[in-house]
Amino acid sequence: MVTISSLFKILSCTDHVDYAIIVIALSSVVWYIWLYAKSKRQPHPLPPGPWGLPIIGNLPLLKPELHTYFQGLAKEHGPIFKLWLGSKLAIVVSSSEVAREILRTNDIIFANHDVPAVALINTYGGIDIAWSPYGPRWRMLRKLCVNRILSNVRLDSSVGLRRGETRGTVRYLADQARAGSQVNLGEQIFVMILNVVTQMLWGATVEEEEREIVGAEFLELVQEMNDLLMVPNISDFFPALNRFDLQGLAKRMRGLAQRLDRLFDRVINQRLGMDKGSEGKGEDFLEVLLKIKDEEEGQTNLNMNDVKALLMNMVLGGTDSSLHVIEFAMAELINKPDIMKRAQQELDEVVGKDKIVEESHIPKLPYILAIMKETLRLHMVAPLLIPHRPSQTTVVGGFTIPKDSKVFINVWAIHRNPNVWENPLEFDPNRFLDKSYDFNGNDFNYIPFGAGRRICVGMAMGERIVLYNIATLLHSFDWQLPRGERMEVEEKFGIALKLKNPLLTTPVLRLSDPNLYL
Ligand code: HEM
Repeated sequence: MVTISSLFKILSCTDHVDYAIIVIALSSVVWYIWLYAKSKRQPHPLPPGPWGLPIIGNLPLLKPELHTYFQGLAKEHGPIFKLWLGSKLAIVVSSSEVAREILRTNDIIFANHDVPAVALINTYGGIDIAWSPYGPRWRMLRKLCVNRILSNVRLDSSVGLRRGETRGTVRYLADQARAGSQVNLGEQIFVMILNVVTQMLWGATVEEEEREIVGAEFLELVQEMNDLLMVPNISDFFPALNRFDLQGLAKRMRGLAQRLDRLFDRVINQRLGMDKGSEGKGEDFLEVLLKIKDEEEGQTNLNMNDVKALLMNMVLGGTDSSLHVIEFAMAELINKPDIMKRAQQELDEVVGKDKIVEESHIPKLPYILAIMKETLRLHMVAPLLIPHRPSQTTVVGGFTIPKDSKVFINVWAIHRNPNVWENPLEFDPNRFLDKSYDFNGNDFNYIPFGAGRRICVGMAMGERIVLYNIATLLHSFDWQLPRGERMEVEEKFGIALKLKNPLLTTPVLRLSDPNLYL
């Protein structure tokens, strides 16, 4: 919880803090009265919400698990309510109807993301897709990604890069199975997905021996950056104080960003120094991006920082999201052996126990797809999406949403609405066999990849990675907990929603031929 004392401790690093606090307190009281009077004059008031304190607003009461905290507040204040996070107004939306008004009816107005202060530092000033403001440049970057990098044709051509990494993990797990050893499945999935994603990014560039070193360094940097992004930052609550960097977060992020930049340079220089192509390994994303940069400099105006910022999006977007979906799915299935059996039955019928799963099998596996959809319903990866930011003051649900407020859409709560989902807390893939929900953001009761202009750009890649890896893990092994044990599938809020407890389990080989594990 963000405590009042910790906030004042931060403020007290300056001299004359007592006077400053009195001045700020008085001005904020005047400001509140002014806001209140102004909102009364407007035909559409601000949304309701809990009372906050002067200056810090509702900050002291925030709980770390924001999605459940917001769900609780929605029961009291309705499907659209407000909170003051310091001087920043936050609007929280918890119904599919209001989400629709924002992401469909007023899509263009809400098409900006609200950028945290430190996120600008590790993305070369926010020039990537996720943080670029809506406009021609953002459109160009999205088009480039959708048509040239994450298109189905491109994803088809990198099947080999993905397959090799997944097979490597199967080999390791098979060794553990033969030894009867327990594994931390979450850790294995993490390494597997990170390798799969970095393979696609620069797998045909970085030599085998160096890949492990680059991977380890990369992993450390990405984790530290994610941790830093989760620290409540006074610069976000009081943008006017941003330049003082009172908690030193910007400084720490700059250090990490410089290290990451050097790592990118190392990989890019290796690619530029290669006189031949990728020698049959398939084109990696880096190669494609550098080609686009050189061939179409006039049209796209991409420079080297743009290339690095896009790589950054792919790594952060590609790893964290996919790996948590796979981990939650496996945790749910290990707790529900009947569902696991049914999935394995489908795999045995379509693939057979004498072959290994290929990506080409995926369209013939509707039950595995239903497992992915149900996992994304119950354990939404980005429970509040990436907060949006309206470019002009707008009326939504009868309330005024001021320009530049921070809009959280609590999709996690929408996905558990008992008026739409029968037994919403139950993990039941069957509900997706009966109803044809897709990922495209057309039905606002189910929007795991978001909706509207800012819908996830990596949806096709995420779908492939998740389905192929869940199918492989279920087809190659039986998974169980020690007799009589059950694990609670609990969530931990973060950049992405994570499984709270480690998933410790012992794999058991299930294919007919030991050579299928080589
Ligand atoms: C199962 C996997 C994934 C899930 C559940 C997921 C989910 C999401 C969600 C909910 C958003 C926010 C939408 C919004 O703010 O309205 C998003 C945005 C984004 N995702 Fe994903 N994602 C996944 C995989 C990926 C992959 C594989 C990549 C990249 C290769 C990626 C890159 C991005 C980017 C760049 C954005 C920002 C888009 C923009 O601002 O225009 N994601 N994703």
